[in-house]
Parts: sequence; structure tokens; C-alpha cells
Amino acid sequence: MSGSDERLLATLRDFFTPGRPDRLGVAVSGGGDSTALLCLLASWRSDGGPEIAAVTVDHGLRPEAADEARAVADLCARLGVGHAICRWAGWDGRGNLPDQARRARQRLIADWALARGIGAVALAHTRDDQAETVLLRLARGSGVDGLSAMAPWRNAHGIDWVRPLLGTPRQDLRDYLTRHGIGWAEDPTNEDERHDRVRMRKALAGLAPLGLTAVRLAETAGHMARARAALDTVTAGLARDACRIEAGDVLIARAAFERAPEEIQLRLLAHAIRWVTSAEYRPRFAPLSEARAALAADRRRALAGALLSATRRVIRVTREYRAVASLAVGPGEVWDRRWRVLGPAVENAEVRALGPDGLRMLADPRASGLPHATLIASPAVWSGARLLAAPVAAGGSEWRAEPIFDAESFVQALFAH
Ligand SMILES: Nc1ncnc2c1ncn2[C@@H]1O[C@H](COP(=O)(O)OP(=O)(O)OP(=O)(O)O)[C@@H](O)[C@H]1O
Repeated sequence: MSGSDERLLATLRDFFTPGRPDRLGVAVSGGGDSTALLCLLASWRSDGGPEIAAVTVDHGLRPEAADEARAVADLCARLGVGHAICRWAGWDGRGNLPDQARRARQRLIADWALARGIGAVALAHTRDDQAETVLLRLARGSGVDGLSAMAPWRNAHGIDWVRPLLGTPRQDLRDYLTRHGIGWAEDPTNEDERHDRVRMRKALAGLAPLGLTAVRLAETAGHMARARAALDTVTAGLARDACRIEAGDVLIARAAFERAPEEIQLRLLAHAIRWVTSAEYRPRFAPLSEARAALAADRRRALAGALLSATRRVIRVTREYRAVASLAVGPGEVWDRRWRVLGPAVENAEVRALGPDGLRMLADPRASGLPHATLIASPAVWSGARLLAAPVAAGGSEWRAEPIFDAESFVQALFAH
């Protein structure tokens, strides 16, 4: 084994120390990076590394894809590594194809791992991928979170995704394969200049003589990741000390909020909005910053499906009625990803927002003490235009609204990065 091979193996060992899993999944596209990761993990396995199993997703989008997946299967057979091919046949011809393909791939790989009791899957992103990501994020005006680029570890879809090669140059992996006479597939989209990432890769070559190298950009990502973790910790502290959950709303003690630095205020608001709306992404900076200024001036703002309002003592982040006005599910089903309304079997019963009409039908609309905005966005049971129950707004019926959300998760999610 050459010294270069030894260094690559040491990278893997260091990455997984402490906490080396007994079994590890590896996602292999058949490209150079993931083929090298597969071979390195197989080599480590025979020297004390974890058991491994490999998976390839055939998106069925390029004619060569099936052959490439078979080539990975052949290589795995030679290495004595179990391998599965998952096929994606889900594209409906609409939407952003690369994005849909990536999401489908993640779900397929996670399902593959979960079905085998594999808790962690390794991806082969390299230092060059990291540097390209930083450049792409710079071009979008990202802040600390965006510039921290890809995390070496993250949990999603019920499994851990790990990137042990984030500090390794792509060329080192290609050299490794060449040294060992192992071939790989070149994905033609990696040369297609219609992709921003490809143009960034080419631009990097021109920027390197100015000192803007992949090494430097990856270092920036590392600094930003540490800063991000610190900011998240402070935000979580504020969430723990100054926030409570009421009927699914986030209530923030205003004095404590206003004492916090602007960056922490923005992070807490973004987190509260995401939590209340179950959104995948945080709101964009400009409208978020504008909403913060509006609150400081005692004005309300609707943002990304949430309604933000302030009284003298409390900032309240509520689900916006307009965002849920057209949602309808059967009793017992999840409504707005947040509530499940349960009650007696009634034909034609439907769960919809209470809305202003429903609120007017209540005998005592003020009984719960909750604000108007919270009440109209709360789940209610309807039969056509007839209100059967409003379990959040008014008790005393056979119907109850079970929160799907967990109030504890509001603080805990901030520690999850
Ligand atoms: N079709 C696929 N099947 C399984 N894993 C994949 C697939 N595509 C990508 N991956 C995994 O995700 C990682 C990142 O994907 P990305 O699209 O950036 O890589 P890639 O261009 O396919 O390159 P490579 O295989 O050389 O890493 C890959 O390194 C690999 O671990």
C-alpha cells in the first residue's frame, strides 16, 4: 500500500473516530468520487473498518445509467460488498428535474438503508464540491448558514448522512483509482456548462492563482460552520428561556427578544415561522428582516404562511388563516401537518379551519382567551357549512384536537444541526 493510500485510509479512520458504526451504507453513483469511496471503505473493512453495503440509484434519465449501475454491481461483486440498485420512475415531467431527482434519490437511499437496519450512509462529496458550494452560495448572497456549505454529518429521512471526504481533493481520489486500475464513469452533466456548478468549477481554476483556492473556500466553510453552531446555540438558549407554545403558536417574551442581537432575533423568528408552518426552508432574509422591523414598530406582518404580531409583552407567531383556508381532511387524518382531530363517527364530517365564519357561530368566541388570528386558523369539524365542533377554540364537545407537533421540539430542533 502506498503512502497516499495510507493517508486516504487515515482520513476515513479519523472521520469515524470516535463513534465508528458497525455497519455503513455507501451511496455509489459510479462516478470517480463515490467509486473511490467504495473501494477505500472496502479496503478499510479488511483492516478493522465497518461492514459496508452499497446502493446505486438509477434515475433512468440517461441511456447509460443502467450500464453504469451494473458496472458498480460488478465492482461490488469483486470487492465482496453487497449492492442494490434502486430505480426511480417518478418524474412526472414537471418541476425542476435535478432537484426532484436529488430528493427522490435521498428518499430511495434512506428507505434502502432503513429496510436493512443501516443507520448511516456515506456520500462522496469532496473538498472541491465543498469549495464549489461556497462559491455558489456567495453568488446568492448567503450568510453564515449558507456559507457553512455542506455538513460532514446530518440527519434526514430517518438516517445519518456522512461525508468523510469533505476535506479530500477530488484529484487524490482519481489518482487512487488510477493507481489501482479501477475505472469509473464520467457523467456528461459534470461538463455541461448550463449548470451553475460546472461554471463555478471552471471559474475556480481561474481564481486559484489569486489565492481563492478550493482549500481556502473549504476553510471558509469550516469557519462558518463553527460560527453557525455557536449562533444556533445562543438562539436555542433564547428559545428555551423566552418562548412558550400556546395552541400551536410560538410566544416570545418581547423584552428578552429585544435584548438579543439582531442576528439572534432573526434566527429565532425564522425558526418560529418554520416551526409553525412546517416549512422546509427558512424565509428569505429581506422579508424576514422587514418583518422584524415591523414588529419593533408594533405592526403585524404575514410571512411565509405565518402571521407575526406583537403586544407590549409578547411577540406571537401564528399560523396564517389564509394559508390553511382551503385545507380539508377527514377526521383522524393529519391536518396542516400539525393537528389530528378525533371524535365520534359522523358521516360527511370534515376537518377545516374554523375561519371567521365558524368563529361567529360559536356561542362564546372569547371563551378560550386565544386571539382572533389563532382561533380562525385552528382546526374545526364541519359538515358542509354546519360547524360541528371547534376543539381548540371551544371545549365541551366530543371532539378533541391532538397536536402532532411536540412543544419540546421547538427548542430541540435548533440543536439538530
Ligand atoms: N445515482 C446515485 N446513486 C447512488 N449514490 C449517488 C448517486 N448520485 C450521487 N450519489 C451520491 O451522492 C454524492 C454526491 O452526488 P453528486 O451528484 O454531487 O455526485 P456525482 O456527480 O454523481 O459524483 P461521484 O459519483 O463522482 O461522487 C455522490 O458522491 C454519491 O455518494
